[in-house]
Amino acid sequence: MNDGTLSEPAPAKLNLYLHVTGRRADGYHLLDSLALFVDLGERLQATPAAGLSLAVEGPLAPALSDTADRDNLVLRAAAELQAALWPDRPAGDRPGAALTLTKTIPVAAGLGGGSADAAAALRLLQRLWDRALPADRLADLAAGLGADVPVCLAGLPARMAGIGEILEPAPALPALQLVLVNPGVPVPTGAVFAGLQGRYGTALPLTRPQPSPAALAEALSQRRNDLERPARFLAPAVDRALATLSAQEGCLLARMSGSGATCFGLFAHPPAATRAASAIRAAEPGWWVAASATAATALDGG
Ligand SMILES: C[C@@](CO)(OP(=O)(O)O)[C@H](O)COP(=O)(O)OP(=O)(O)OC[C@H]1O[C@@H](n2ccc(N)nc2=O)[C@H](O)[C@@H]1O
Ligand SMILES: Nc1ncnc2c1ncn2[C@@H]1O[C@H](COP(=O)(O)OP(=O)(O)O)[C@@H](O)[C@H]1O
Repeated sequence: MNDGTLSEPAPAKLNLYLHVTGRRADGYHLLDSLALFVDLGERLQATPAAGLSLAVEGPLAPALSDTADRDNLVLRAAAELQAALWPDRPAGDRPGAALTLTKTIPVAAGLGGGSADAAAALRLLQRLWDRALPADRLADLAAGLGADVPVCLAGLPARMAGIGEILEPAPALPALQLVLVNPGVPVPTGAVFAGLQGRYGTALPLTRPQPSPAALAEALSQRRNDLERPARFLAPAVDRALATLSAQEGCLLARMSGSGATCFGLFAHPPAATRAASAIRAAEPGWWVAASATAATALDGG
């Protein structure tokens, strides 16, 4: 493209486990969670323009039809970045961008779609405007946009602590074959957290490294997603998604991601994941089903 258009991926996030370890005075919950990114996600494009605008397209764009453009995390991230980069210029004098978001992952689904989009906007617009915000200010801006935005900005497997603003190196991870299933029920994050009733435990670090999918599944089986119980109460379809994944041949572990309702199955081999995805698609034509893979990672995400 020679009109100056740049493009940035916004990969979906999965929480391999999620422990709620406490609560802050402002009501936000403290987490210990292992987050990683899958090879599925959305794409954001930006072209230099006067002012900021957003077009949303793609198969899941209708899911955002009730979200006003100004409330879209892409435009919120863009406006905050623009103001932070040029604090002394009136809004109309700041460089702008025409943004296009291709929405392909379910909304309010535990996959951090909006957060991934906001993080992609921060990365993309710094490139488009050829101007970077100092790392500490960028981190604060990201955390202010949403609890999942810092990890999405890092874009690497990480252990999330605090409410997500504290990122620690992830254990070494083998390549993972996953099947993601969303039973088509949006689950609002705030309602799921509100549904927690004092099931707090102390988190222990994962045994590391985890050399194989089976060893990782074994280690993860000692862990859980504390938000599964309130999410299953709000959306019983989560139960069915978990049972359906567990029943597939070769499924090592089935678990919910984030605040749901998306669940993932961990498989040892790509053919087993592909077969499971096809079988679930055929049995549940109304569900969003995707097979996905992640690359092996070393300690410290390197
Ligand atoms: C649960 C997680 C795990 O990765 O994933 P998702 O389900 O969103 O994918 C995240 O912590 C979600 O982060 P994010 O989606 O950015 O949450 P926000 O929009 O900031 O929060 C929505 C509401 O959920 C509650 N909330 C959120 C995060 C948190 N650690 N404790 C909370 O109690 C608060 O009531 C907040 O107002
Ligand atoms: N670009 C966006 N993509 C998805 N949701 C967005 C976006 N911008 C704002 N939102 C709002 O954020 C809420 C949470 O969306 P999402 O990030 O998909 O949830 P989750 O983190 O549970 O996967 C939605 O209800 C939606 O109204």
